[in-house]
Amino acid sequence: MSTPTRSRADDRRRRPEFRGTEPGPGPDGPLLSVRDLHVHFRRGKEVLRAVDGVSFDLHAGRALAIVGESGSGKTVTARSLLRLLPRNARIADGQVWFNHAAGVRDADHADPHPGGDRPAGRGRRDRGAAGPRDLLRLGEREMRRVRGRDIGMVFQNAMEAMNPTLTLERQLTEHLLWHGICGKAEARDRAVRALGDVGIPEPERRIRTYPFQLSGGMRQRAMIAMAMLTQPALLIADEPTTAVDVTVQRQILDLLAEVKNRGTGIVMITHDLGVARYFCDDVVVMYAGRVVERASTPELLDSPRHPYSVGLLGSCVEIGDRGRPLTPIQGAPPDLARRPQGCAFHPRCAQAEAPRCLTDQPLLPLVSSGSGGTGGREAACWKVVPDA
Ligand SMILES: Nc1ncnc2c1ncn2[C@@H]1O[C@H](COP(=O)(O)OP(=O)(O)OP(=O)(O)O)[C@@H](O)[C@H]1O
Repeated sequence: MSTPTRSRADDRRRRPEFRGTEPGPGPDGPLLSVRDLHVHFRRGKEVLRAVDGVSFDLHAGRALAIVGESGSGKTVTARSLLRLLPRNARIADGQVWFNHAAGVRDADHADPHPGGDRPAGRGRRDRGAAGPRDLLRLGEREMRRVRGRDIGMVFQNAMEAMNPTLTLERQLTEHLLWHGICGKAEARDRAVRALGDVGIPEPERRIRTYPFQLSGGMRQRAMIAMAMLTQPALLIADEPTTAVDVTVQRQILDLLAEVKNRGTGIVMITHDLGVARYFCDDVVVMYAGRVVERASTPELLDSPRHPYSVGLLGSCVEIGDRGRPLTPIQGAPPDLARRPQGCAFHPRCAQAEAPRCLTDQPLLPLVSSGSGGTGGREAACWKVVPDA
């Protein structure tokens, strides 16, 4: 099928409107507001639009799941928030407002090191003083401070995130020292406490081990301990439980739930809808680099509105689904360098109707006022009729 050319002006006209809260300053605004994010990869002469106008909000103390088939742009979206992208990627447009004030809890305002064992200049007090900051426009030096200090990261495979040649003690204490959280004298004690907090037995002994000497589950815990050392306001977790067995998965989710209850906002990338149901408050469904539906978790998982969300739920197993037939979504996602005109899902959608679904990109209108933290329920489909 030939691909119609699109002008930049066309793109702008068709961009979905997002009805989230404005990223205003102060503790009541969202902790994170992603607006109209576009990320492109170069493939020879082609441009692959991996993320194509993504917007969402996250409030402190809530968890947002980003779900979708493989290649839908979940990881690229998450990594863009921290500007940790491959060299051939380019953030073409958008804003990522990080409102650290919204994530600062009372305890954070107290200096935890009154004895003075704390290097000047890089501690908590200099964080986020100016209200929301657009992370895409911070200088690289400032961004390095935000990464790992104000925003923690947990990945699918701890071996990727940890240095295999350094003991946990070296990695954890250096993390604290680099971010100026405390001085040398206190760093080891904090690191041991952090390992104990995530349920690693005998932390005094384990801290002397290398990552490869730990089991997969223990390594994931150690990575969470490292991410939480600085009490970040936001945690980005990319498939944190995919590489571990079901029992450890549950333990890790419970651990992350404690982190959330302490006020940290969590963006969780997952293709496991059971994980989203168990852990997350709100869900964003991505298809071909765009958000197609956004709602609170129970609304989305119990009564999806977008035909793609319906298909995704029908093709995944969740605990308790014994006996339910699985219905895979017909066809395959599009090549992101040759996105079909109209709704990108239309070639796979049984409800698609000419001409509109085939020619016009659907917006993301509010379909019901919903109970989610995302400002109501939205679905980008011409066939979804908004609630009266
Ligand atoms: N380094 C890269 N070079 C070119 N294209 C890339 C690169 N990394 C990702 N992409 C493309 O960007 C798109 C989105 O990828 P992404 O990894 O975000 O998908 P995902 O939804 O996280 O998938 P998965 O669940 O498999 O991790 C895919 O089409 C992928 O091919």
